[in-house]
Formats: sequence, C-alpha cells, structure tokens
Amino acid sequence: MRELKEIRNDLNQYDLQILELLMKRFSCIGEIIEYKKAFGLPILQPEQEDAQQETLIRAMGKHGCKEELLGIFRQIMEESKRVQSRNLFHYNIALIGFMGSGKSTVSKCLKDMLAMNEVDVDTRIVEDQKMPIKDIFAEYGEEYFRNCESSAIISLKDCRQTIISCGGGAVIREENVKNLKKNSRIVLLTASPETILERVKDSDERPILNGNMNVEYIKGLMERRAGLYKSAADIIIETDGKNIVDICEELIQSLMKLESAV
Ligand SMILES: Nc1ncnc2c1ncn2[C@@H]1O[C@H](COP(=O)(O)OP(=O)(O)O)[C@@H](O)[C@H]1O
Ligand SMILES: O=C(O)C1=C[C@@H](OP(=O)(O)O)[C@@H](O)[C@H](O)C1
Ligand SMILES: [Mg+2]
Repeated sequence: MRELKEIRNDLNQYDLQILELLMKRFSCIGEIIEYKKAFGLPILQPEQEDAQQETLIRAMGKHGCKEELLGIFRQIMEESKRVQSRNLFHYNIALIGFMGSGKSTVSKCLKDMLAMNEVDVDTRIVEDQKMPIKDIFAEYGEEYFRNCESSAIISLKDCRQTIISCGGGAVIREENVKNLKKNSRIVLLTASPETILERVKDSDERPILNGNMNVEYIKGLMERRAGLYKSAADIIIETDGKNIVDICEELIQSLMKLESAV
C-alpha cells in the first residue's frame, strides 16, 4: 500500500492540473464571446451545452462516480456562463413595462440563461411586508405600496450582475427610474392591450386591474403611462406572439448592440 503522504501529494498535483485546465477553459469562454460578437451569433446555444454533456457522459463510460462527475461539469458550465455574462454585461438589467408584459417571467428565464442573480421587486415587497400585494393595496392604499416600491428599488443600489424585474408602476416616480439608471440598463417589454388582457385575465394579483379587467381600461392606462415607459427605456422589446426564450435572446442581442454603439 502507498504511503498516505504520497497519495495526498498526487491529489495536490491533480488539483493543480485541474486548476490549470479550468483557467484555460475560462479563457476559451472569452474567445468564444468575441467570436460570437464578431459574427453576430446567438450568445446562448442550449443545443451546444447538450452536445457537450453527451460527449462527457460517453467518456465517463461505467465509472462509479458518474453522477458526481456530471454534477461537477454542470457546475463548471454554470460558472462559465457566469464568466460569459460578466464579460457581456457589467451592469444590471432592469425590466419595466405594463402589467402582463412578461417582466417576472422573462426575468427568471434570463437568470437561468445567463447564470445571473435575480430580484423581483414585487416579491421583495411581499417578503418585506409579509403580505400579498393585493392586501397591501387593500389595507394601506396605493401610496403606501409606491413607498415600499421606491424603498425596494433603493435597496438594490449595491446589486451587481442582477436581473431586476420591476412592477409595472415603477416608472410613475421619476426617482425610481433615476435610481435604477445608476447601475442598470433599462429594458422595456411591450405587448398589445389584447395580449395583456389574455395573459392576466385570470389573475386576481393585480389590484390596479381588479374590477377593470377589459381592453378599454388596459389601453387607456397603457396610453397614460406610455411616455414614462419610453423615456425610461434604453431598449424596447415587443413580446406579442413571441415565446420567452426568443424574447430573452432578442433582449441579449439588443443590449449587446447598444454596448457596441456606445
Ligand atoms: N411572451 C409570453 N407569451 C405567453 N405568455 C406569457 C408571455 N410573457 C408572459 N406570459 C404569461 O403572462 C402572465 C403574466 O406574466 P408576468 O411575467 O407575471 O408579467 P409581469 O411581471 O410583466 O406582470 C404569466 O402567466 C406568464 O406566464
Ligand atoms: O402596474 C402597476 O401599477 C402594478 C404592477 C404590478 O406588477 P407587475 O407589472 O409585475 O404585474 C404590481 O407592482 C402592482 O400590482 C402594481
Ligand atoms: Mg411581475
């Protein structure tokens, strides 16, 4: 049997080799981003990730630690995505837009696709106040909710690498937009009143629309807020008839174009 010291020495050597390879791997990530940018290729290619995983599974054969090894590689891919996102976006991405434009849904999808952090402002308010939004409106009124919203946005000032999903009314107060702009690019999601109604008609979570669940009201409020949304936005993404992954991909491409134009 080999001496423990000798075996540990081997382990250390292997760790250093793994580290060296991982550092090489991360520098490949940088090269891949530059290539994709240069040729306008999509940044996220899930089919490529699947193909990589297949190759690894085949190479592992019947190894006894297959699950653990796969777990390590999943983590490597996750961290690689994080490196890629940091390389692409040195700011937060704040989503604004009318209720039902898809901010919360797109935000969660972007978080997974880019391995970034995510904060849903409404969720933060619900956690802080320990009650649902409709109860906050009912018990304390809209002004109180707007104060919670402004405080929640201020509390995001030190967030980095974060997708921020705002509530639809966040743009009403100029100070909110000013605070978001300090460390975020602002992305406006839009949809037609008909699409919005279709998406939110069965929800009782939006007190502003409760009792006003019709195209005319949505259209009117949307028009009253349209100027605020447009003037706050760095980019605009239309969402009618598009699926969430396509919206995320379009959003990433538009933000990259914006950066290269600056
Ligand atoms: N692009 C889309 N296509 C189809 N359904 C969508 C789309 N975006 C959002 N939805 C659906 O619409 C509803 C409202 O979306 P949500 O993300 O909560 O919007 P918001 O946060 O802007 O109010 C959800 O049920 C969601 O699944
Ligand atoms: O537009 C609004 O005034 C509101 C939008 C809601 O968020 P979503 O846009 O995520 O539904 C929520 O903040 C609250 O009900 C008020
Ligand atoms: Mg939302």
